[in-house]
Amino acid sequence: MELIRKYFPHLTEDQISKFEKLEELYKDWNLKINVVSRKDIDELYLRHVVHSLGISKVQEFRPGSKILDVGTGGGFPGIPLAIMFPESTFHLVDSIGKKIKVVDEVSEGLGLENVTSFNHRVEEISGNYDFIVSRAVAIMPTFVRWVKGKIAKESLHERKNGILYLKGGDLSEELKDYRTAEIFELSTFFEEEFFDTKKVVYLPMKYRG
Ligand SMILES: C[S@@+](CC[C@H](N)C(=O)[O-])C[C@H]1O[C@@H](n2cnc3c(N)ncnc32)[C@H](O)[C@@H]1O
Repeated sequence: MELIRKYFPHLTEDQISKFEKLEELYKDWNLKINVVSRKDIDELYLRHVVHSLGISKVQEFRPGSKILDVGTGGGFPGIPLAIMFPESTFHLVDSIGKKIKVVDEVSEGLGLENVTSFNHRVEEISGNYDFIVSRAVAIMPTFVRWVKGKIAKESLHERKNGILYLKGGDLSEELKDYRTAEIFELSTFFEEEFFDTKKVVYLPMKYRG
C-alpha cells in the first residue's frame, strides 16, 4: 500500500480503503484458484496494481467514458483503473469463465458499481469504447484486428480514442507498422526497478474517410 500512497497521493479515503481491501480479496481467491502467480501475489501492489495504474499516468479517463479491458484475467488492468476512475464505466472481458468469476467476486467485494464483466472472446463482443486497455494478451497486429471496430468515433478526451496497452521490452519489430503509436516509459513515473522496461503503448484509432 505504501506504493499506492507514494505515487497516488490524491486518492479519497474510499479509494484507499478499496485498494487496501483488494489485497485481502486476491489473497483469498488465490488460495482457491491461481489468478495471480504465487510469486506475484507477494508483490501484488507493485506488479499488478501500480503497473495497471501506469495507464492513469498517461491518460486520465473523464467522467462518463467507457473503457474495455481485453483479456483481463483476474482483473488487470481493469479493476485498479475502475477504483481510480469511479465515474467511468469499465467492461472487463475474458474467454476463461473461472477468471471472470474472480473478477465478479472481487468487484462485488469492493462494491465497484462501474465494473461489468463478460465471459467471451473479445472477437465475439461489440461495443463503442473511448479506450481499450490491456496487458499480456496478444501481439499488436492481432489485438488491433480484434478491437478496431469497437472504438467510438466521438471522443470525450483531448487525446484521440484508441488503445492503451501495457507492454515491456523492445517493441520496434512489433510496432513497426504502427507509425502513430506513442510509447510512454513507466520508469518516468515510477522509480522501482520492475518498471525499467515497462511501457504504455498508445495507439490512436485511425478513422476511414
Ligand atoms: C496472460 S493473461 C493476462 C491477464 C491480465 N490481463 C493480466 O495482465 O494479469 C491473458 C488473458 O487473456 C485472455 N484472452 C486471450 N485471448 C483472448 C480473447 N481473444 N478474448 C478474450 N480473452 C482472451 C486469456 O484467457 C487470459 O486470461
